[in-house]
Amino acid sequence: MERATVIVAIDGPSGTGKSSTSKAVAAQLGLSYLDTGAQYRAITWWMVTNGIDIEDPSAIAAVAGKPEIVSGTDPSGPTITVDGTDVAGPIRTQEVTSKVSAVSAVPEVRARITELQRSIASGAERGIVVEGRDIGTTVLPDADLKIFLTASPEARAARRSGELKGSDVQATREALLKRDAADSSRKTSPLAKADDAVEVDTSDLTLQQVIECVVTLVEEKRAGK
Ligand SMILES: Nc1ncnc2c1ncn2[C@@H]1O[C@H](COP(=O)(O)OP(=O)(O)OP(=O)(O)O)[C@@H](O)[C@H]1O
Ligand SMILES: Nc1ccn([C@@H]2O[C@H](COP(=O)(O)O)[C@@H](O)[C@H]2O)c(=O)n1
Repeated sequence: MERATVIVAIDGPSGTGKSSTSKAVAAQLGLSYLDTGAQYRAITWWMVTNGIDIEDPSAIAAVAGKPEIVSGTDPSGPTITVDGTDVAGPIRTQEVTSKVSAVSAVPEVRARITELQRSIASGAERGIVVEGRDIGTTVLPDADLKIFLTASPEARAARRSGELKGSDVQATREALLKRDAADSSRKTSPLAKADDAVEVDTSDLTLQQVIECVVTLVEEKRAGK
């Protein structure tokens, strides 16, 4: 018998296709979708906007509870607001991207955002696809299905450079690897593959192939296979 709700955790380094895959899988299967990177970017945007010293973890920790972050989970139009302001654009700036790893490493920030993520996941009536870095290991360790997406640095840099028109592929590659290193080496809840996650190397797969692979894995899980 098919299960009523399904919780899917998709983790992996930057540019492996987590957001594109998760959104499409959720839309196809009628599930909610949560971009947890957007939440860390949103709190980073708030810190920058309010003049908090990003180099000072205790200053970040002291105000981690202040901003109210709200995530809309419709995969056809995910939203993110901070204290009622739409920050979907501002959280994608180079400044936020370069600072987000420092902010997301602060334990008080992670505790706050993890609580929010769990509450959103538990309220998703038909189930949810949650993507990030520590979803399978920490946020939702009992997820029905855990996927860990990987891809070579070259494939990831080429994808990102395609998005950021005119950007240098080598510089993009270095920036991706720097962020991965920071996210993998932090003490609290680092980027890691859960022991029971299915690893999918997307380097030589089209986005459509990755989506089909994940949809099949979810359907098998739902069917109790
Ligand atoms: N299998 C694929 N083949 C080719 N391009 C892809 C593939 N998967 C994703 N892409 C493209 O790569 C870019 C990065 O994908 P996406 O934003 O989904 O990655 P991500 O893992 O969520 O990255 P980040 O963690 O940095 O947010 C997008 O332009 C997307 O369209
Ligand atoms: N579960 C997560 C998700 C993200 N982060 C941090 O946010 C940064 C931005 O993530 P994107 O997916 O939007 O690129 C990422 O580099 C991490 O620092 C996290 O810590 N945990």
